[in-house]
Parts: sequence; structure tokens; C-alpha cells
Amino acid sequence: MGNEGPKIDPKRGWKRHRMGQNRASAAVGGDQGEQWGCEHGFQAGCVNLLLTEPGCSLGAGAGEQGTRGKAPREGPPDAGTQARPRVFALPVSVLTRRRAPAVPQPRIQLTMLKFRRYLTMKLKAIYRCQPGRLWVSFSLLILLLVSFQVVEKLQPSRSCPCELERALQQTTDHGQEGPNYALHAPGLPRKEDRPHRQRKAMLEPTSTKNTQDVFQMHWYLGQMTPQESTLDRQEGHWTWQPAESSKKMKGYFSPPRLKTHLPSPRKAARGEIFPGLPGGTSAAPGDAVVGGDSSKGVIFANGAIAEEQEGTTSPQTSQVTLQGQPQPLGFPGQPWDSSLKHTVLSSAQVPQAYDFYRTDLERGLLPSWTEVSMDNEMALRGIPQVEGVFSQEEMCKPKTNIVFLKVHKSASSTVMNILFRFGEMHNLSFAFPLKGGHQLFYPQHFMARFVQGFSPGKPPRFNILCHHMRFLQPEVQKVVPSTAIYFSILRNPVQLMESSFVYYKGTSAFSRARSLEEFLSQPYRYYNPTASDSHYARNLMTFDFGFNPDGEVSAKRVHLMLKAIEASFDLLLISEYFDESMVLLKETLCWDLDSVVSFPLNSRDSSTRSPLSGAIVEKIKAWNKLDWEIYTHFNRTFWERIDRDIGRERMQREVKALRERQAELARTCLQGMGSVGPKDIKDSSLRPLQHGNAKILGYNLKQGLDKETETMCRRLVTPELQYSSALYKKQFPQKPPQQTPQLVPSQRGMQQGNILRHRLEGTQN
Ligand SMILES: Nc1ncnc2c1ncn2[C@@H]1O[C@H](COP(=O)(O)OS(=O)(=O)O)[C@@H](OP(=O)(O)O)[C@H]1O
Repeated sequence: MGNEGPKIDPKRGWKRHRMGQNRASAAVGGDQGEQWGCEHGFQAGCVNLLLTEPGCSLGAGAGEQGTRGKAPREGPPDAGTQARPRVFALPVSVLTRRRAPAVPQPRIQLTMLKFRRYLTMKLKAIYRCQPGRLWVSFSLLILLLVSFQVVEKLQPSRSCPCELERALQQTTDHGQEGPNYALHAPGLPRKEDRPHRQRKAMLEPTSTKNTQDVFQMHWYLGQMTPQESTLDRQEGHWTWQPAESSKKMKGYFSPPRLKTHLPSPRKAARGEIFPGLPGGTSAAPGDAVVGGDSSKGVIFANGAIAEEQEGTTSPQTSQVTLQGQPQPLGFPGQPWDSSLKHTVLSSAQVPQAYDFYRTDLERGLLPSWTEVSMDNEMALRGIPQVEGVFSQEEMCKPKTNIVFLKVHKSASSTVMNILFRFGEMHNLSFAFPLKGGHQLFYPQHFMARFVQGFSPGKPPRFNILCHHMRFLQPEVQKVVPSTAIYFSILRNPVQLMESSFVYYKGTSAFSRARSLEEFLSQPYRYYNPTASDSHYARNLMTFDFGFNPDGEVSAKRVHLMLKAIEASFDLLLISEYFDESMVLLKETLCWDLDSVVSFPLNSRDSSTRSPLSGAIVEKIKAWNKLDWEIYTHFNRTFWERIDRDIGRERMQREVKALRERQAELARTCLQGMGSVGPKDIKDSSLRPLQHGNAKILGYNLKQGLDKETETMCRRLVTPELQYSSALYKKQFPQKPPQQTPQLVPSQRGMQQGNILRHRLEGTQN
């Protein structure tokens, strides 16, 4: 070490060293620091470098470096040495900086000073060698990279799904006993499924237990977009926004799920969405978003936007919510309460809307068959159909790619009949269960390989998926084109459970209870959540949507579940408002009214229905809390959507026309205008499956109908199992359906197997 201690620049507090002295001491090995530097990997060429290479110091021509990154300054020349003496400034200020002592330094300060000097020497020794400089630079680079990583991690993440995952994770953390009770936050799906990052369920196909739970979300969290910010604003409107969740989840749907961010095509065609345009009605609430003002936008299941307004829910909705009483089927008594805020057609506009609707009817059964088949052809050829952006001619092309989640006991057989008829008439392909079975290996989560004719790796090729399944979107996506419309139907859980109790009386939970009252008085005496058929007894809708029916009912969990359903489904219908639902469905699918006419199927005889007391109603609601949350939420959005997309007046007219058409068809087709008990059904091929304690009604066709009319009428009243088998034969003429589909091992010998067999009884084909 040099004899002169460090020189202190009183202004800057920088030590200054004579480079020459340091070099000399390094060369003779008199400086420990330099020795260390040269001994630790820098020995080779170190001395030489120091002696011969003027640049082997801090920077070429080294100088003094200021504290704030000033350019190096030339030091004073030192005559008599070959290498120019230079003033060397340390780059690591913290090691060298100190204040000029105003008073004699105490001992500790001197020690510190010595230590600093020692470190300085070492660093200098390292740094003076070329390898040393490389080493330091490399270390700094690593440090920099690590810092970047740390900073990135610390920033609130907008562009990764971890926020949602964290939230999902949180929902699993309390009160759940095992992994099976957890909400599974599936991983990301294959890229080829969607152009965006999505979640993918990771369930094993063999998992039959109903405690498993799947969030099939089409969320991805990314750069802020207008849609995303709309969703963000939406959060404030969610009354079930969990109080504990201060962080808002941001997300938006992948393009195929963003379809109805745009106004419904028919509506656009009518000019209803643009306030002030000649002939247009006043804008529906959500249209403000389309028009630019998104301040009150709310995004619904299909990504459609509507404004959350107090009172937009129908009076019936509040009845359901408050009393939980059965709602009258069909048209609500006073649905058009003038006190409600909704779009009101002006007198000049009413005829326009009416004319539009009438021309649909007058044109008869869907006029645009060519369009339909072209659409279908395109889909089958795998040509992506662009949805969401419509040219004038393309507006409202009938949709032919459809996923219907057939929720049990919610009028789903009637909806299925509508889909069967439409598909048959337009030669659409169905995703049938393997070997002509009638359920897609329910209650397992759906797997694409359960579908007859599915080939892994090939583009999805089926138009309609509508058989009973437990929903699992990533698998469903492998079967139907990405443009498919997803919809389902819900029922008041009170009536649903009453129906389920009778229909599934043979299941383990219900078989020992003499009545629903008895079951509900001590449910855990009868209900074993691990039983393979327990899902029929609790939160059946939740189960069918893929979630855990025994999961906890926290606000956060419910919120996430609703979000997941909204992200996957374009439309949620309500069986209590079946006719309104059909009008909404035909609007969404761009079908005409005749395509959604139906006769109620799978209805029970009144002798097997039980009236429910108020106390039982409350018990059912509490027992099926998750279903109740789903139902009340989508009942509300259902009416909001009607207000936004159709308006209540037009809805009223369309429902009236639908009923008139159905009454006309009943007069044409049916003996005695209505349904009859199973014993009275003369044509055995029209006899529905009788199951549990239920007496399921059917129809008798009129005699002497002409062939065409008879075919049309027969389709309307053919029960689900018979119709499915007939269509399967048509689609797979070489592979006749098996009477009993092969049961997977987990089902074999179990009660579920019995249920499935029961379900197949009555198949006449
Ligand atoms: N159009 C219409 N409107 C309202 N309700 C209707 C309609 N069609 C069928 N239903 C009622 O739906 C119940 C049968 O539901 P599902 O067909 O889904 O049952 S199943 O799961 O396929 O077995 C069954 O309910 P219950 O009679 O209470 O059992 C039917 O009466």
C-alpha cells in the first residue's frame, strides 16, 4: 500500500490516489489488495498489463470521475514515469466517500477509513486487470438483470393472469378440507384453441366426483383495452362484489366471446342502436357504450353491454328473489310495469318494429336456408366465420354452430327438441355421445373423446353439442367451431329440486327419504357428498356448469363462479320465462320465430308434483345456495338484456305471436290440444322415458295428417331419447346406436349406472 494515505478532496470528499504509486506497489506485490486481485484469477498478464498497458485502469486514460457521472478528467502529469501518471477516481462512491474531518478523527473512524482504503485497493486491483474489468462488468450486468426482475415482480401486474389466479386460490383457502373441495383454477389452454391466453381445465377425464370444480374462463388479463376498462367500471355494479376483494379483476373475453359487444345484428339493421337516426328507437341503455359513452356500461355473459339501472329487473324477478315462490310458467302477469326504466318505442317506431317482426313470420320458416347452408358449409370446411363485424348483407346470418348446456330439470329437453329440429332440417351435424348413447358420460366432466367421430388434432367439426354433459369448456372447444354460440337454461332451484326429488328418487340421497320435507329436515342423514350420484340432490345447476356443488358459499367464490359462467356463455335463459327465453334465443341465433316454437316436453303429471310450504322453500334455497345465487343473478341479467336488446313492448308482441303460433300448431298436430299421461300415449315411439316416481306426459298426434305435416308434428313431440337415436342413425348410418352405452369403469356397478340405464329405458329405436 502506498505510504501517502488517500488524499481527500475537501469539496467532493473523494480520495485520490496516485496511479503510479499504486501500480508500482502492485507490480512488486507490496499491496495486499492488488495481490489479492492478481491472485484471484487475474494473475495472468496482470503485472504486465499494469506495467505496459496504460489503459489497465479505470477507463482509457483514466481520470477522476465525479460523483454524478461526470466525464473523466485528466489528472496532473507525473514526469519521470513511462506510463503517464494519472489520478485515479474510484467508481464506487460509497466505498470511498467521506467528509473531511473538522476535528481529529476518533479511533473508530480511522479504522473505518483503513477498511475503506483496504477495500478500495482490492477493487482497484481487480479492476485494473482486463479480466477483472470483465468480471465486474459481468457482475453488474447480472445485478441489473436481477433488479429488473425484482422491479417487474413488485409492479402491480396488469398483464398476467396471476391476479385472477390468486383470487381463485384465495377462494379455496378457507374452510375447504381437501384439494377436491378447491376451485380448480385451470391452466392456460392450448394456443391453437384460441388466439389468446386462456385458462384450461386440467381435470382428468376419469374424475367422476362431484366435488371437483372447474372454472372454464375465457379470461385473459392483458393490456388495457376499451373492453377491459368497461369491465373495470362494471365491477362497481356487482352487488356481490366481495367486500374482502379490494383488487378488481380485469379481464375481457377472447374475440369469439366478444361477439355481442356489438349490438345485435337485427337491432343494428333496424337502426335501433343509434339514437337520433331516422327510424331508430331511442337507444337501449347499454348502447351508450357503442355510441361512445361507456361510463355506465356493464358487460354480460356474452360480452354484451348494458347499463345497470335501478328497477330494470322485472317485478317477477324481485318476487323470485324475495319469496322464492314458483313463478307461473309462461308470460308473467305484469311484466311491463310502466314504472320500470326501459326502452320505450315511440309511436312512430312501433309499427316499424312490428313490421319487421311480421315480415319474419310472413316469410314462413326461416327464409334464408341458402345462407344457413353456406354458413354451415363454411363452418364444416373450417373457414372461420367472422362474427362481430357485420356488413349490411351479412347481418343476422342464422347461427348454426351451437353449444347448449343441457342443465337437468330446467326445460332442457324442450330446448333440445328445438335444436334437434333445426339441425335436422338444415343437415347440421351433432356431437353425439359415443355409440349413440344419450349422455356425454355424465356426470364426468365433458371430454372431446366422448363424442362419436371426434378426431384429436383435427379441426372441430360438429355444429351442435346439446346432450347432457358436465361442462368443461376447453374440451368443448375441441368439438365445435370457435364461432359457436354457447347458451344454457336455468330454473328456479326450488322447483328444480322438487322436480329432481321425484325424478331421481332412486338415487342414494333421495331413496331413503320419504319426502322432500324429510330429506331437508336432516339432509346429511341422507346426503353423502362423496356418493357418485349425490349431485342430483344439491346444487344441480352448479354441478352441471362444472363447479363443485359442495363448495363454500362465500361472496368471492360466487362472484368468480358467475364471472366464469359469463365468460363462457353467450346467453342464459330462464325456464320460468320460457317463451321470452325463446324470443331472446332466436334473436341471438338470428333464427326466425317458427324455429323456436315447441310443445313442453318431459313434463310431469300433476299427480307427481308436490306443493311446497314457505318453510320448505326457504330450506331448499339454503340447501342449494350456489344454485340460488346463479339463478337470481342470471334472472336479473335476463331482464336487463331484454330491456337492452329487444325492449319489453316488442318482447310482449313476439311472445304473443309465439304463443299464437304454438296454439295453431297444437290445433294442427295434437289430439285433444294437449299432453296426456304415459298410459294414454297410443304411439309407443312417442312415449317418453318414465323415471323415478315421475309420471312424464306425452302427446298423441292427430290422425290423417298429410305426410309433410305429420313429419313436422312428429318432430315436435318426439321425446329426447327417441329423437336423439333417430338423428344418430342418420348421421352414422354405418354405426347403429348401442342400446346401452359402454359405461366407464368408475360408473360400472354404481348407482349412476342405474340412473343411466333408467334413462335409456324407453328408447324405442
Ligand atoms: N316449455 C316449458 N316451460 C317451462 N317448463 C318446462 C317446459 N318444458 C318442460 N318444462 C319442465 O322442465 C322439466 C324437465 O326438465 P328437463 O327436460 O331439463 O329434464 S331432464 O333433465 O332432461 O330430465 C319439467 O319440470 P317438472 O314437470 O317440474 O318435472 C317440465 O315440466
